[in-house]
Amino acid sequence: MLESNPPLLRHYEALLRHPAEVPVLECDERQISGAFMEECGQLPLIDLNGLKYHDANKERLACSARICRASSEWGFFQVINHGISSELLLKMKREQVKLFQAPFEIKVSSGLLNNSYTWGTTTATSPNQFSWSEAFHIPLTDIREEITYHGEYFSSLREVMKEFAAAMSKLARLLAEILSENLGSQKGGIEDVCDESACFLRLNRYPACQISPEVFGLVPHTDSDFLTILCQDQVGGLQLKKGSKWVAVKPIQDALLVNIGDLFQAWSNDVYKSVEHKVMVNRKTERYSIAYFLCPSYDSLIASFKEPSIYRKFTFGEYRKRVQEDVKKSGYKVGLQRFLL
Ligand SMILES: O=C(O)CCC(=O)C(=O)O
Ligand SMILES: [Fe+2]
Repeated sequence: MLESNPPLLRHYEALLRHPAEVPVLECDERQISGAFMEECGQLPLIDLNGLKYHDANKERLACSARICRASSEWGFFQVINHGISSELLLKMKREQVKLFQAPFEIKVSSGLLNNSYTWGTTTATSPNQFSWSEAFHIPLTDIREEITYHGEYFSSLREVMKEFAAAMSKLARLLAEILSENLGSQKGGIEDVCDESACFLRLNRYPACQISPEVFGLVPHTDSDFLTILCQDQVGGLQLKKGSKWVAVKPIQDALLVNIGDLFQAWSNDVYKSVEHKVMVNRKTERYSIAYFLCPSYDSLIASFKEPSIYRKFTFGEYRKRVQEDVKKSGYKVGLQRFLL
């Protein structure tokens, strides 16, 4: 049978033998991951049932307040009763597994899903920038349109992914609306900024890794969007930064994980926090996750909702360009700090 795994070990070992001269981070993330790790006891788990009521309803207001508090104190929270059925989550997971089981050659070079496949980290110049994972990074517009599904074999993937993306979009917009209204924004304000054509889904797979915890599944980063919704399996491995500590997120069956991205942090003038997170890989078990990224159009202006503003105004296009330039130059994303006033 043809191998479906990307040649991650070969690539990682080559980086170990020939690390390029790169700027050294303040501390080695791999070392601190063990020393300051805590099991996650209190990451907020929010029941979204309250949101089915109307505007001034007490339960709705309490639920909205929980969402805003978690976004400010943690930058992360899990949600249940989010409106996405367990059947749909299961169907999507099955399609995702089937997709990643395709031979590596097909994934990497057949034009599958408009060449949206990536593996490892092409920009890594040193071992601690390398991610032990493979992913399909798919713009929502591509899902709807006729993209290459490699013949009939993946035709059911398209239908399921369409349904899944629509459900995630609806939830992401609802949460973004609540968060922006809490800052005093007009109803529908965020709707105008967020643009379906800039949003995307990222299907992640983290193969089992015998050299774990030598290597990250996904290197520490913040997300460059408004907010992200993550659907993960039961394997675990995601950790988030709380103060100076890394906290492990314990997966909950059928719950979704929400996190604030850089753009909401800038827009909210640091009221909501875009928090660093990373994925550790498992020695024996592969792990799957899907992230939905809520983004504005590239020419949208991101400005603080109040003065004095911590960050200068920027467009999303400008932000992305800056992040990409930094990563290319140094291997690291600098992010919002570049835009501090
Ligand atoms: O797979 C995960 O748990 C996290 C994925 C993630 O952080 C990302 O795709 O930006
Ligand atoms: Fe992320």
